[in-house]
Amino acid sequence: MSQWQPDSWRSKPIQQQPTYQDQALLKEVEAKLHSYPPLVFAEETRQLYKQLGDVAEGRGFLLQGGDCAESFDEFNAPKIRDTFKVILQMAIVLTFAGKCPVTKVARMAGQYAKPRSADMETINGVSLPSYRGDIINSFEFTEKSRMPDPNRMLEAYHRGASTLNLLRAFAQGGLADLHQVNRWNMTFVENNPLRDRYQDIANRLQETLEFMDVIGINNLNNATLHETNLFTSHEALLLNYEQALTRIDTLTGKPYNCSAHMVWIGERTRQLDHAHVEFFRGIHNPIGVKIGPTMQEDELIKLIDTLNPDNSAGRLTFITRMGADKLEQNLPKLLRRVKSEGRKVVWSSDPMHGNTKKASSGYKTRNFDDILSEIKQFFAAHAAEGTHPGGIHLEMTGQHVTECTGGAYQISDDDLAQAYKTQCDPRLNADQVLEMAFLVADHLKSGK
Ligand SMILES: O=C[C@H](O)[C@H](O)COP(=O)(O)O
Ligand SMILES: C=C(OP(=O)(O)O)C(=O)O
Repeated sequence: MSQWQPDSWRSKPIQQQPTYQDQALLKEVEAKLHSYPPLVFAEETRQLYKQLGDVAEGRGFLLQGGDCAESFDEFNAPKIRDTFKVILQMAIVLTFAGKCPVTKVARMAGQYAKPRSADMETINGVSLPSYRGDIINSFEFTEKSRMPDPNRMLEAYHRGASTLNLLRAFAQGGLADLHQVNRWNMTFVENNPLRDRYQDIANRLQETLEFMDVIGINNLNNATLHETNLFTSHEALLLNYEQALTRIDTLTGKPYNCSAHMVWIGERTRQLDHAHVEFFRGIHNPIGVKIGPTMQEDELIKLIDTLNPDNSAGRLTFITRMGADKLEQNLPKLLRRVKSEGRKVVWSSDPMHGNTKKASSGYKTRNFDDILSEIKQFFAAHAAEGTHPGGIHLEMTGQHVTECTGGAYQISDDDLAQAYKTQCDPRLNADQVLEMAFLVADHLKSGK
C-alpha cells in the first residue's frame, strides 16, 4: 500500500463531490481553514475510542443521532438545546431501563454535507444541481443558490464551532446534571403518551440520587452526576474540508481529523480503492462506515484490513442500514464472518436509510413500524449469531416535526405537511424518539 498523506486521497477516484468553478478561491479557503484552530482535541477522540472499545467488547451501547442535514438557516440555541435534551433523555432511558452504559455521539456541529442519488433536481421542467448540504450549496431552488461555493466551508466551520461551544456548555455547565435532567425531563414529556413510563424511570432516578445524597456519595463532587460527555460526528464527505482540519497531534505525533470526534464514510462512498477509504485509513479517530444490503463478506473483511489493520477495538464501527425487508437476508452472514475471523468492530443499526419511501402526499418519509422492524431484526440477528448489538444511529430532532409517519401519535401521510422541515431526509421527532428509546431498552434488557 502506498504511503498515506493527508492529501493522498486526491489521486484516487472520488464520488459525490461538488465541482467548484473557482479553484483559486477553493485553495484560499482550504489554506484559511488549515490555519484555524481545530474544533476538537485529539485526546477527546481517544476517550471516545476507548468507550467504543468497550462497546465492541460487549460492555456498552452507542447512541448516535441528530439531524439528517444541519441547516445554516435553522441555527439557533433552542434547536441545539432540544436535540441535546432528547439525546440525553434517550440515554437515560437506555441506561436505566436497558441497564447499559451509553456512549452519546451527536450528528451535530458538522453534519453539513449530503450525498445524493441524483446530480440534478428537476422542478417544473427546470433542472438544477441537487442540494448537497449547506457546506456546499444552498437549498433554495435557484441557479445561484445551487452553485457550489467554497466560502460555505468557512461558514460551516464557524457554525460547527458555535454549536460545539454550546454543547460543551450544556454538557459541563449544569444542564446535564442528573438532578436537573430529572427536573426538565418531566416538562419535556408532558404530553407524551409514554409519560407514565417515563415518570417511573424519573422516580427511580430521584430515589437513587436521594439515597446517594444520604450516604454522602453526592458530596464527593462526582463529575459523573453533574456532567456528561457528548461527542460529535458527521459524514466526512467533503474531503477538502476534512483534510484542512486534519492535524498532527502534539502528544502522539499522529494525524487526527479535528473536525469531529468521530467521522463516518457513507454507503455511496465506501469503495475500497476510492478517495474516502484512502483518507480515513490514515486518520486516528474512531471511524464509522455505513453498510448497505449489497455488502459482501469478502469486501467487508478487506475494508477491515484497510481501516483497522491492528484489529483495535473502538477504531471501527459498522453502521448497518439494510432496510427492514432486506436485513434478514444480508446481515447475519456479515456478523458470522466477522466473528469467525475475530475482528473487533462495533455493530450499530441505522434503521432510517434503508426504509425511506415516498408518501401518497408526495413527501419523502419513513414509517415508525419499518424503523422499529429493522431494529428488532438487528437485535434478533445478533442474538442468533452470538454478537453484540452495539448501538443505534438515528436521524432525529428534538423538535416536534412531522416527517416520519406512525408512532404513538399515528402521524399519517396527510399529516406530513404540518411541520415538514428537513432539507433532506425525514427525521424522528422528539416523541417518536422517546418511544423508540423505550422499545430499544426492552431489547437491550432482554438480551442480557
Ligand atoms: O441522507 C442520506 C442521503 O443523503 C439521502 O438519503 C439522499 O437522498 P436522495 O435519494 O433524495 O438524494
Ligand atoms: C447519507 C447517509 O447515510 P447513508 O450513507 O447510509 O445513505 C447519512 O447518514 O446521512
